[in-house]
Amino acid sequence: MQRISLTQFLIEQQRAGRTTADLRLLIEVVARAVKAISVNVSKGALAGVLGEAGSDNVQGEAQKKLDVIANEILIQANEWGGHLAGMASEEVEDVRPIPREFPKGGYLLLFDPLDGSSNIDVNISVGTIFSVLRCPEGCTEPVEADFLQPGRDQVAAGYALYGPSTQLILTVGDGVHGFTLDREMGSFVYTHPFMTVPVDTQEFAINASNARFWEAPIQRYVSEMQEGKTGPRGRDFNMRWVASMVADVHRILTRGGVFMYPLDEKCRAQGGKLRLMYEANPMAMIVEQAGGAASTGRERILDLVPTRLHQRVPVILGSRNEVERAARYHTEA
Ligand SMILES: O=P(O)(O)OC[C@H]1O[C@](O)(COP(=O)(O)O)[C@@H](O)[C@@H]1O
Ligand SMILES: [Mg+2]
Ligand SMILES: [Mg+2]
Repeated sequence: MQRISLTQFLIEQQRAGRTTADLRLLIEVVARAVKAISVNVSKGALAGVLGEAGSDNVQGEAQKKLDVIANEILIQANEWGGHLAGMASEEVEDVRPIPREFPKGGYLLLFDPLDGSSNIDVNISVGTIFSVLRCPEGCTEPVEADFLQPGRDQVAAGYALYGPSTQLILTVGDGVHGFTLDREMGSFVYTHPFMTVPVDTQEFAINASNARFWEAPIQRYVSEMQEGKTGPRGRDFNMRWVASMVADVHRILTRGGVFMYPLDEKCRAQGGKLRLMYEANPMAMIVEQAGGAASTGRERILDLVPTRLHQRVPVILGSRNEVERAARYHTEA
């Protein structure tokens, strides 16, 4: 069987006019950084990377050592590459323009360096999520406003899943493609062409410990699924919750499902739990490109016009018919 590498895949995309040379090289740099993060994640206690870093991030959350390590790896790998004007990270308060001494490019890179931090110390899958935007005209020293573009303007989005195998999932706006890291060869191999999310599903993902804080439409939607065969849906549903968005979304890309972190009374004041620019937008682009849907319950995620870099939003994404049903319950309420 002929093995196609990520590099070959990206060259093909460039030849077909779906990426620029700069975007191709940018993605290759991200993939190299992801390999380095994967090495650190997989060494775990042997490399002393588990546990707390002893600091808080901009979100006021305690940082794990791996949050800090993954953030540093992504920043260092990308800042001298010449393809970017600036970066923004979930772990860093302000945007980070490319330093003067390095060449600059026309893209902006945003990332959640380590997603699912609460799973690091218990050896459960974690990930990295990234999003690429064009730097607006004339933006050489980007400021926050340059990053505040709706998700529909992303030119690429992807995530890495550090699970039993390390996978890189990518879209440049022409479907969703999956690559598996061959650890011996050190390269990503094209293993999952055109991943799709089935329109219907029998599986949902939500942190049910928040049930008492949910709004009425989500209470209705989830309890109808829990009622199973004898309820209004007339069939049984299964439930899964990894608490690493990357792992939960990857399951949905693989076999369908609906993932929800809705607005609730606990997170209402901050607008939601998940971050728009680093989590919701890239995952929404991937899921839509795979034939699924992504909504806040009230509107399409990719149409939201961001107001803040670290903005949080409610997220309902996955199999299209289920996301539409959950959104309809919001409208009816
Ligand atoms: O612990 P909870 O409330 O179930 O939240 C889990 C969610 O929080 C997140 O861990 C947030 O990601 P970070 O680890 O990047 O902060 C998501 O990956 C996940 O879906
Ligand atoms: Mg995250
Ligand atoms: Mg994170």
